[in-house]
Amino acid sequence: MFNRVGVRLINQVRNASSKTEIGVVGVPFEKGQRKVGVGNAPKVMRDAGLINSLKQIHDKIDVKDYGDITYSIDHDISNAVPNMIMYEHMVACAKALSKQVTEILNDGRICLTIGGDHSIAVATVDGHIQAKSNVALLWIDAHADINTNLTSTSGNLHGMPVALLTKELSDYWPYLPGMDWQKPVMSIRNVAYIGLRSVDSFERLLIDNMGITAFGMEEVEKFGIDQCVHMALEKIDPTHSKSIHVSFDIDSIDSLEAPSTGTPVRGGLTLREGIHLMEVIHKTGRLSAIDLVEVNPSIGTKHNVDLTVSAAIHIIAAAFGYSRKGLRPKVDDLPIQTPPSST
Ligand SMILES: NC(=[NH2+])NCCC[C@H](N)C(=O)O
Ligand SMILES: [Mn+2]
Ligand SMILES: [Mn+2]
Repeated sequence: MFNRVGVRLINQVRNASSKTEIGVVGVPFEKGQRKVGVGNAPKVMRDAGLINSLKQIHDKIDVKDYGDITYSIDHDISNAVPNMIMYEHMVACAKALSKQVTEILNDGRICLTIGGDHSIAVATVDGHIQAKSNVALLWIDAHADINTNLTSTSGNLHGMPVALLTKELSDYWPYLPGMDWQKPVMSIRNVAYIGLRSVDSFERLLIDNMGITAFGMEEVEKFGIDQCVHMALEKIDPTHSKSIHVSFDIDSIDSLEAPSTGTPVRGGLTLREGIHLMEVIHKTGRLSAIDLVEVNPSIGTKHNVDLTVSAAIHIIAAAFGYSRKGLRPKVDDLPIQTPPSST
């Protein structure tokens, strides 16, 4: 039923892509900021076909959905730390999420975390470090999220995760009850920002004084997204040996293309730039974890939500090898019969 050309074609298809195992976890958490809705993003993203879009990328993708994070809070620590709203919720959710991320990575899978607001990245990065120790972090965001409870003007925890994670900032915090499990062991040298355009005054001071790697929209404009991603990776992973974590805040994308988010800022990355960035990271072969956060399906019209969710799915698919060049057929899709594997 198949000729020599057919056999060659089948073998090409079989060898086209390498095995990729993905573990998905949903985090319906929205207490790191004050707007309702962002906690529904895992459901909305799954309903929009996220898991299937991943499976469609190529034959050798295996997706396991670990479901959503649940947690129960310790009321004793509410209001324990000044200017950290709903602190006890973040603490409890983060503890459960960190464990889940470690488990997914130890299962040999790339961890895809669907938020929730950006405070959940404290847990995903912590869980990643538990499993792989040598981690480089790309923070794709309009915001720097490096406030402490003393510098934040909002008290919103989604503006604080980078400060909670990094050892250079650990002295700036008071004692954080319930967070003893989380060790701020990541060096700020292993963190790079892309997409910044709404940075608070103390955040700017820190970025400048500590020499934190940051490619804001000015740099994206000046060098182009391709150069920015390569320069960022060179800075945080010069030996090309680290386990890469991408924490992707959907508000990094321009609010015209991703409007349904809690703190939108005009003048951001285009969807094309977001996709390209992820394509570059995919090609490193060292991507271990992605967070996709801050999609809020309660903000804007249905059209706004559809735009935002589909932008998020495009970005995620690019990270797992979806190519705009077009994908080769899967073995099952070939118009010729598959030969027995012995031939
Ligand atoms: N993950 C986000 N969208 N963060 C927005 C943070 C906004 C502001 N810098 C704050 O600390 O409140
Ligand atoms: Mn943001
Ligand atoms: Mn953010």
